[in-house]
Amino acid sequence: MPVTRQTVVIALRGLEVDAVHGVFDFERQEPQRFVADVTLWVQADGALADDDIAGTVSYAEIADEVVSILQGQSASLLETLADRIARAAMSHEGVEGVEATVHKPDAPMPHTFDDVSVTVRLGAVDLAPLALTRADIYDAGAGSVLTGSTRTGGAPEGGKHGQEDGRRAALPSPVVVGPRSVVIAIGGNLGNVPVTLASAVEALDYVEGFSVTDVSPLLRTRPVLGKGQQEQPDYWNAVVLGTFEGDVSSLLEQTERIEREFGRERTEHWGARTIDIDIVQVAGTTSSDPALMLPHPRAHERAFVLAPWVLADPSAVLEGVGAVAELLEACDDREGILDAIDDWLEDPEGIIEESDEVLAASARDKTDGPGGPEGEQQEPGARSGAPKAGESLDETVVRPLQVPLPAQAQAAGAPQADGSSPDRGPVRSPKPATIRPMPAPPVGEGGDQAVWNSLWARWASTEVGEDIAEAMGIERPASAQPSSAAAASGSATRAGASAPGSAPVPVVSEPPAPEDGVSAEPPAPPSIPPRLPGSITRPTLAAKGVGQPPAPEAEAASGGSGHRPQQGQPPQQGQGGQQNPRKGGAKPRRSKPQRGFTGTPITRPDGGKGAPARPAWHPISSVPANSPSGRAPVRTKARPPKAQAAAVAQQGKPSWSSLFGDVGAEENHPGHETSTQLAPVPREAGRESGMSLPDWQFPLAGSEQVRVVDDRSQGSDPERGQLAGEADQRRAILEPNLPKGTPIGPIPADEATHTGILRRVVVRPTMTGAIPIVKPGRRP
Ligand SMILES: Nc1ncnc2c1ncn2[C@@H]1O[C@H](COP(=O)(O)OP(=O)(O)OP(=O)(O)O)[C@@H](O)[C@H]1O
Ligand SMILES: Nc1nc2c(c(=O)[nH]1)N=C(CO)CN2
Repeated sequence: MPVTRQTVVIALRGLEVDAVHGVFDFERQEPQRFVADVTLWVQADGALADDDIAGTVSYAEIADEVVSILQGQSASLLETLADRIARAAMSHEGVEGVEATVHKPDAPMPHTFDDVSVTVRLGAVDLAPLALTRADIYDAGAGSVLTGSTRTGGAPEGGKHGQEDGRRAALPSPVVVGPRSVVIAIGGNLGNVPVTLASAVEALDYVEGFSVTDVSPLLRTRPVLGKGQQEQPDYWNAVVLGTFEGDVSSLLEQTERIEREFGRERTEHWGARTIDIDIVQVAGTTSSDPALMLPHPRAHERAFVLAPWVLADPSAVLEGVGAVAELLEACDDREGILDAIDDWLEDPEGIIEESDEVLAASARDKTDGPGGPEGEQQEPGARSGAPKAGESLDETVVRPLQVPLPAQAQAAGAPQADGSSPDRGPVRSPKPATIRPMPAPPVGEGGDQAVWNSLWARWASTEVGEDIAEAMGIERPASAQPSSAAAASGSATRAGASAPGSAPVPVVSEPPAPEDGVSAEPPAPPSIPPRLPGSITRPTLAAKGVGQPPAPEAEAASGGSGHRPQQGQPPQQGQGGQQNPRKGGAKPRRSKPQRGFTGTPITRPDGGKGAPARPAWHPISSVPANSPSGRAPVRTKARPPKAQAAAVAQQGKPSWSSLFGDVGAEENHPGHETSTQLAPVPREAGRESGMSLPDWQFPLAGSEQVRVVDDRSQGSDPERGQLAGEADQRRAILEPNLPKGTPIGPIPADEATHTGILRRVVVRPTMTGAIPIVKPGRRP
């Protein structure tokens, strides 16, 4: 289990000395009471095992020094005293951060007061003791050891959520930057994390100054825990790439606000969380401010950050450190990658369940198979099923994912396209020996290797993979070349990528010097209570097979049979020709072949180029109006041929219409293809459902279209889940049927979120995304 850092927090409190400091002459004559509190953050990696004072800092020595400073040269200011103490403490070996507070409880003031104190912080103070309760400090837990005493601190700022800000460092200094690339890592392991993260991506795109440009696949990862830390559920991790312009500290404020909105609580260092958002890198910008360290100080050693990052950007470079692909190879937690989902943003709801099933099926396959693939034996003590919460890397028996590899299927004996069973086991490694810089599968057997194999195969069979290969200077296996079965599609975003070592730092402009004090006014945090991710649902049409045309790729992959699995109707064995755990063991969440790692080759009907096989993130502004999820990958979805479209229509493809107007008769008639080119309509026209909608002051003079999703159609709430069939569900979306008493009219500012979510009604822009209310400061 990787323990990357061990920090000792030493807290010395209430050290009292009578001394002569102050601005008044009489204070220099008459001693008065001064009380010092000192907290030290001491790096003690590996040193504690010896039970030797040499491995840490003696608080007795610190106490002596504090006393002699306070009894020494007179100072006018408490600041000077605190600074002297902090500097003295910092000079001890291993001390990385100090917080020194000097109290003057009897200060000469003609008022009744309890105390006056001044605090100076130096170095890496990554906890904020002033704001900590005793429990906070002790709970800082794994990797941290607290000695000495402490006192109960004041209320943490932003105290609405109890301790959630308790560990928050001081506010970062303002650092205003011009437009530049930003990498943000997101993850979590409590609740339905894929749903939370999908909403968080959306919320991030609404952050002032920040625009999402791409989102990585979602990886299921084993928790990286500190020593002695209690078990936790698996994490889900992804990386968001974007551009940012403005005050970086306000970006942090906003990411922390989003964390709070999605129920993040900070009670334990590296504790389980609904969501964690780390700013990994702001191109061309470094910061040693403990409140905002840039690049993120631990990103370089975390596969759960680097792996999704390299998948989103194969030529990524962690500035000042190195190529992400290379760093990834050295990560201890690399073998903790359990599963990966490519187009997760489209339908995050069922991902956990499906992943559980996939992993369980994989484990079963391994156990049931004739000695396992290639005679592989079950590991002693191997367990089947989804990973247990908190399994540590070294304890966990690897669960192979027998994911057929499209490009290497034949060579490796994976199931054949005709549905026949493989006579050999799963592909060991699709990588030829010449592939070095590619994040190589871990040596040995196991699920992680299979995951990496499938990742590689997934990418290698696409033009994106070509770009990866090119970017990494690797020779691709002949079997991985895009073929008719794995047709290529181009990715503008990846074109021109260079080798990792020489990849240009994506600085958009020269890093301006930080301008202290120059900060954009941060948008006020929303005053609505945080909502748990569970309450933020969206209709999962895709999950119900609604509106998902049998993409031509699927047709091709399934031999053109035209059969499309529906929810609750497992695909027939051999369909698609592959024994894929995702297909055989797990309920198919959807039939789209671009779902990651299904082993289905990515094809485009025209075999043409120009669209990446992997759905890329598209800002809402580019989402077609008829996208069920509101964020269909515009470039990746080929329109179904006409014949299929008709079949699709019969299955009840939803047709989106603007509730603000008649956007074209065909829009409102199921059975007709919807157009993505909706005409702008006046707001008052065509409210077919006859109901009023919340007035968000959409500037409908433009081409904005809005659809309203009533998410009561989801979930177990008695009010919800009433809608039996697809048509009903479709109607629920078109006619939100707002419950009696739903406030109608302008949304009070304090009820508006910045994520476009109001109570249970989700309003999504489908054409331009320029809904001013969700973007503070951007109202036209
Ligand atoms: N680059 C950064 N991104 C996000 N937070 C940062 C960064 N640098 C410093 N911080 C500070 O770290 C503090 C603690 O963050 P948090 O509680 O999310 O840590 P964590 O996620 O549990 O641990 P880790 O930082 O190891 O991922 C935040 O309050 C923030 O001020
Ligand atoms: N797998 C995984 N492990 C973790 C993660 C994480 O995001 N993923 N985050 C942590 C603290 O930030 C601690 N451990």
